[in-house]
Amino acid sequence: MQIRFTKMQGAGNDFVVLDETQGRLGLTPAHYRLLGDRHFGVGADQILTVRPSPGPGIDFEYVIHNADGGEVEQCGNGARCFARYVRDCGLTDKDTIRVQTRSGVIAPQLTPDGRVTVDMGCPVLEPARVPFEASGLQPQQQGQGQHWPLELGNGGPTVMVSVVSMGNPHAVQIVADVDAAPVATTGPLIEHHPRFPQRVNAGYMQVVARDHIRLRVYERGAGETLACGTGACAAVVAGIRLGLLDARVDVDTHGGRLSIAWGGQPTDAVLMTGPATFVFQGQIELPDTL
Ligand SMILES: N[C@@H](CCC[C@H](N)C(=O)O)C(=O)O
Repeated sequence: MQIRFTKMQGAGNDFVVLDETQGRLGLTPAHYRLLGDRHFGVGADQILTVRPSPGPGIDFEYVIHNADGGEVEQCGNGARCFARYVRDCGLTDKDTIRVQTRSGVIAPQLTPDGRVTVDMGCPVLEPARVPFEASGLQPQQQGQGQHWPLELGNGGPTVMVSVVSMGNPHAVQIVADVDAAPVATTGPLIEHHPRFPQRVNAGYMQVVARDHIRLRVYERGAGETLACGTGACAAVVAGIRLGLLDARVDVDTHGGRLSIAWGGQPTDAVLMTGPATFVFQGQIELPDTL
């Protein structure tokens, strides 16, 4: 089958965007893996699918697959690209849209400077709901926040992580120098750690100032990406809870800057602002069954 796609990126986190507003393409996890493959497919960290409104008060459904083919609950950089896509392709004329994801409704808004601000909803802080299996562990309390000791096994180090869900699970650790952080070696161990039953995205945050962090994320199902929007939200939430950050923080990633704002209460929504850019469009021949 021939399918049309659009390639987009947000702070270097790159996406294949598919339009299913006129009908389902009938893709399997293996198709999504092939689309995400940088050698045999188009290449992307995630594949985003636009579907029609699933119900009243909602403009679209937003479906997210990681490059490994697995469907996930949330993708922040993707949400900005999704909003730019539906607006610039003429699927809506609204500046603020309401989008159903697997983990709830989010509200991206196109801003006059060309960036997109997304109301990402409230963070989930209870370990069991991240989900993180904390039984038998003693957390280190700092401010309102907690660092949990995570043994990486096989003689590996024990790292201290804060756990936060932004609809998808994150484990954030503080490092002195993000460029020197052992992301490639410890990232996969944290992603697959048995205390995270749904696996986890592993964030490495360097606090530069109370309004500025540097961040790398080893993403569940995709490996290290140039930026992770939900990872930036989770890191800022963790940093504010630990008393290290103010309510507005610039997050520098290897792919660009994101700005995150959070009021500090569990009932406050996290706002994320950043770029969303078209790269190219094309079509690809996929095997009918895969
Ligand atoms: N790149 C994303 C997150 C995509 C999903 C993540 N890998 C997961 O499995 O939860 C973002 O910008 O938030």
